Amino acid sequence: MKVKFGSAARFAGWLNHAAVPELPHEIAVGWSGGADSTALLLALKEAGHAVSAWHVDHGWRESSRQECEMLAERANSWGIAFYSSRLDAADESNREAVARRGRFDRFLSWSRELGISTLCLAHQLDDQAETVCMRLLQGAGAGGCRGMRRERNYYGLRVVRPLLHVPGIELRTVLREAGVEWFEDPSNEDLSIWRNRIRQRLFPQIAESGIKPDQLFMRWQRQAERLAIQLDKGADAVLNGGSSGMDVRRGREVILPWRQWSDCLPAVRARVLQRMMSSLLGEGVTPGRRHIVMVEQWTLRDGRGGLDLSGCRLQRRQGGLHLLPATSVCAGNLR
Ligand SMILES: Nc1ncnc2c1ncn2[C@@H]1O[C@H](COP(=O)(O)OP(=O)(O)OP(=O)(O)O)[C@@H](O)[C@H]1O
Repeated sequence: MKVKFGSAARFAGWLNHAAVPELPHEIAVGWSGGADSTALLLALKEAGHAVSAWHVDHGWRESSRQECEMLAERANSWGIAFYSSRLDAADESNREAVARRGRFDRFLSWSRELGISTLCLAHQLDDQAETVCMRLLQGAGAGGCRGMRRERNYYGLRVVRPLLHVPGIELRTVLREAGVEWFEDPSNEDLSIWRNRIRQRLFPQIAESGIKPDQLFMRWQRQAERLAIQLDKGADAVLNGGSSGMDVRRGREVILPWRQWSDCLPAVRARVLQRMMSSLLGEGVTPGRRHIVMVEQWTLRDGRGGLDLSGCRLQRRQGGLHLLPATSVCAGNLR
């Protein structure tokens, strides 16, 4: 299939946005075959990158093997290296999460085999607005309402989302103009999936009252981002307070002057707790909301008695707040 690159300027233009991080020459795209990742693949190709398309066939549809063969042909006709792998279909419960983990395992293996360190995913603005809306409804704070990050590190693999500022409709319009086809995933219509209900039910209802849902939630996202940056700065000031900052005795305990802890705003304190936990238990370990509330109440009681959280324990002694590992340390989110 030939691509009519009449709209090439718009393909590559998406990547010229100020928010898109610097990308290396050699790069991979997670290519589901859907509109968004097809548009991203072609945008990176058009911008002159040496692109590999990585496709994971989850075996969810009868036609998936055939679709995979078609994707291989398409990639070949565009001069794009194609790698695919089929995963065993997971059972229905928690299917999405299991599939995502399996997919990322494959991505990591390809990254190591091929020596490609950066992978791009095609989440776009509508996905981001839906994510922020879902996080708000789940009661997330500033951190959660920042939505998906442009960039993150997955066990050494740099994962970038260059299209977070582009509305999905624009991606599809440019693909149509360029004569490019894509596969429509029928599960996007499945209303038992919460995200689909948000997109197909809630957003149109919000729009009926004259409010554009994507603009609304992206405004929340920007506000949350600004707030999260301020809270991080506040936590930095508390934790790096010169000689009276956080004292990390790795694996044994983390200590902070009580005064510094009790004087800060509750929202900053939650950040401080998160950083202390990460220092003690490892990157990515974060307190759940339930624990944050418990810690706040304990602080208001002047830290009387110790406080057990999953995986660690808080104590107030000798003018300091001490965070110690509990006997059984559990990794991941402590909810
Ligand atoms: N089976 C897959 N193989 C490779 N990459 C994938 C696969 N599924 C999703 N991805 C990547 O993860 C991103 C987010 O996945 P998600 O399922 O939310 O996207 P999507 O709405 O299906 O996007 P697209 O229109 O590109 O299919 C995709 O845009 C794509 O970059």
